[in-house]
Amino acid sequence: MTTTDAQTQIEETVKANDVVLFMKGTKTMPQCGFSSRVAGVLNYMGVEYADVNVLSDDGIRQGIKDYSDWPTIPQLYVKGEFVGGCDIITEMTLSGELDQLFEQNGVTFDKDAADKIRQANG
Ligand SMILES: N[C@@H](CCC(=O)N[C@@H](CS)C(=O)NCC(=O)O)C(=O)O
Ligand code: FES
Repeated sequence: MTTTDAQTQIEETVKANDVVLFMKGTKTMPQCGFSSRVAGVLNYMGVEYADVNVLSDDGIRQGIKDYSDWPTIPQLYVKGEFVGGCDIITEMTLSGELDQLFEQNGVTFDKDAADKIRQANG
């Protein structure tokens, strides 16, 4: 895929889906611990999201880094905006900021599950 095609495809994907996780592997079969961690949080919280496996396309793997100006995978997007990678999403989950972000953007999730993550990691 050309650089331009990759940027176009990324933009279309993050505009068409409220929540998108660019990751290594898939939401049901992650292939890296960092991706697994973020997918695990979203899965546990019952968030509906699109997963994009960067391992199946080198153009997207590089393109997503250019798109966000962020050097690593995973990358979470909400309503077209880059939110963060594994460290940031973990912090935001524990602080409650991720709940707030989802609430502000009308993204449905299981609040009890989010509270359980915090209780287990408090
Ligand atoms: N500290 C990072 C961890 C993620 C990370 O280091 N990812 C590496 C290894 S999976 C990466 O994407 N390297 C570039 C690549 O593999 O294309 C985070 O918070 O997301
Ligand atoms: S694939 Fe090795 S750390 Fe992610």
